Amino acid sequence: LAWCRHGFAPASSVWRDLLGARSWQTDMLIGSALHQHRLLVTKKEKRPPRSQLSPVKTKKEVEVWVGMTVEDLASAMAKDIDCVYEALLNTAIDVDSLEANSHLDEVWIKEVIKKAGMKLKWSKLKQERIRENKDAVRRPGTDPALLKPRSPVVTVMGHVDHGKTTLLDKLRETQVAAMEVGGITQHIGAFLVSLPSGEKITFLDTPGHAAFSAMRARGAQVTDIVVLVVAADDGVMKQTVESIQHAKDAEVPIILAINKCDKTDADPEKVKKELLAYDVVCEEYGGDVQAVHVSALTGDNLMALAEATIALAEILELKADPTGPVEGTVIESFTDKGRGPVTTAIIQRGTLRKGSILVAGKSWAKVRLIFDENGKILNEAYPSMPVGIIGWRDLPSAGDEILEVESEPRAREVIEWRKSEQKEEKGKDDLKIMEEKRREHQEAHRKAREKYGSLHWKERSYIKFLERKQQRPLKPKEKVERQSNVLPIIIKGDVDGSVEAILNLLDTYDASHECELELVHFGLGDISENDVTFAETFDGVIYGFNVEAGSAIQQSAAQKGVKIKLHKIIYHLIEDLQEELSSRLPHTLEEYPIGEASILATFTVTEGKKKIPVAGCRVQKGQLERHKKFKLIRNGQVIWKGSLTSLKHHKDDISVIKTGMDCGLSLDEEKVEFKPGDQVICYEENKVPTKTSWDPGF
Ligand SMILES: Nc1nc2c(ncn2[C@@H]2O[C@H](COP(=O)(O)OP(=O)(O)OP(=O)(O)O)[C@@H](O)[C@H]2O)c(=O)[nH]1
Repeated sequence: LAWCRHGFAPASSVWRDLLGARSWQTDMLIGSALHQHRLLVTKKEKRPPRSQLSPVKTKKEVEVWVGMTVEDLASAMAKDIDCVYEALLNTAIDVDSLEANSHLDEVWIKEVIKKAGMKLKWSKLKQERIRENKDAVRRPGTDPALLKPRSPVVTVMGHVDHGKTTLLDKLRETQVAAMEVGGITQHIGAFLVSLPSGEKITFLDTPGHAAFSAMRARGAQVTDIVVLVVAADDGVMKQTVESIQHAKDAEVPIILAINKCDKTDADPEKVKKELLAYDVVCEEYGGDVQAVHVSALTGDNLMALAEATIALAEILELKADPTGPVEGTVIESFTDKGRGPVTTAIIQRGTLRKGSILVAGKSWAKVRLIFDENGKILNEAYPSMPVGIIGWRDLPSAGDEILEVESEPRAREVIEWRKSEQKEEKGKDDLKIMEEKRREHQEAHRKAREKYGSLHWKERSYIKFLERKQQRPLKPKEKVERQSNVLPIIIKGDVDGSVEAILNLLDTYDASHECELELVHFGLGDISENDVTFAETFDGVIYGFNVEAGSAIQQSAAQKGVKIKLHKIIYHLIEDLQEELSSRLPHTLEEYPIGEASILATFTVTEGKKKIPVAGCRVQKGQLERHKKFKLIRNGQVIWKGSLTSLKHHKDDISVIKTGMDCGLSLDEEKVEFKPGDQVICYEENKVPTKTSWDPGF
């Protein structure tokens, strides 16, 4: 009791400090000290620890932060992790569910610190800092006096095979024809069509709504007008309706191109009528949708389509400010072997020049070269112009917003900021997921706990440890079965947009219960040795879209047993994938009936000591074959399936019995009782390939 003896001496430093404190504190502390003294006098053996006598002086300060883990807290307290668990016993939190890396809510952090007799201090460093926004953003609205008319940007959409590609090709051809001889067209994801009047239209040449949706998903509103292609012989189909919906969602007006009008069974009026049901009302029906009858194949009336587009653009009064820093959108991006990362883009504001500093997504560029779809080098590019841009440090993605900034250091700053933002967001998401997992875990434990009744948590943990130990790992056979139902794939494409469109389609995959589809790798460019090695490792299949596989690569793939499948049409690639998936499914057995008999009488025969039930039947259809499969049907229900042990005509064993003849038969299952009126079916089983149930929506 040495500490107690000197604890009450006023001369001691403890008391000097305490008496110097504010009066309410003093009263409280003296009160507490007296209470402690009473306790000591009456219950000496249960004396409280010394620290309780002088809390202000000795309370250890612990630096804590929101979202810290059990481990973090233990180490901040300089204690063993068990101390945290012990402190949380008999609280609402389920201690069993806490792992060393579980995150603790504020309330539990406080609880632990309180129980440990320590003092908490919220960490300034680890608390969220409000950071200055260093991002680059679009400029605010322009002075209307600076706005100049610009050409419309058009996307062609419609149902599969209705002629989108043919239409774009024909429009591009007219452009190429108008071009100087010897010019080389470049695929830049968009091209300009010039009309004799001098007007221009920019066509995005990635047909289909996948690319359109991908852009919109990133908030990039690039398209001013949708040209909806509907084949006059086919009429409105599933993807016609989807395209209308996409245009409506994006509030983009439609021009109707009724295609294939050269065909004898073309019925353009029917198409217009059908479209009324989808709120696409053509001018003849009192609406404002222009309809042009065209033939993409012959090129007939394409000029009228272009003129209708210009007329609509005039109504829309499309304008942009061609001055000041550039704003635009990435249409496609790819790596060129000689020139490095290349993006194709639509300029939406300002004027792009060589030397401009751009940021897009998490990449930046000092523009080295600007070129158009004819490969012609440009000095400047204005709003609505589609251009190729070289000079990127990394590859931005389709749909990324392009913004010009004042300098390279500023571009670096923006990219740094975006990267750190992404990291932070990811961190927050991870935290949320972990918290969610922890809750689930906790709930599961709460339920499991009921099973363990009132056992001490340590006992419970031990029992659970034993249970876990008893759980055997997956048996090798199960592993093999699982692996055989996985299709690992590698996707390679020519441009960002096409890979994205394919990945979007893969997102619709919903048949994992039949076969898991595992995307192990995707990227841009021709098939490489790396891809082959990857595919070999995963036992996967390589799908290439608009890319090549050199002969050396093909040879290497053949040696390694790796399939490379190259396609130029996305839906062919997807069909191929469906076939590949189907080929991984077990065959289904289909029954083909050979004959049918009805049971007229039943009796038993004695063979040695055994009594064997026999059915006397008449063959009603086809024939019964002794060595084929049989089933017995009563009141429409199959009550037995198997083989015969005997088939007799009178006293003779026979192998086949035909329609109209009587026979006696017995089954390989003696317990089955026959009844007059039952049917006996003789059938064959054939293996039929199963088809994947995945419907990507074509
Ligand atoms: N007779 C006739 N055939 C056409 C016309 N336009 C396209 N076709 C044919 O229709 C088929 C499909 O044309 P595509 O241009 O590939 O159709 P698409 O809409 O681009 O098809 P996907 O790219 O698969 O969505 C091809 O065989 C074309 O030759 C047309 O105006 N008249």
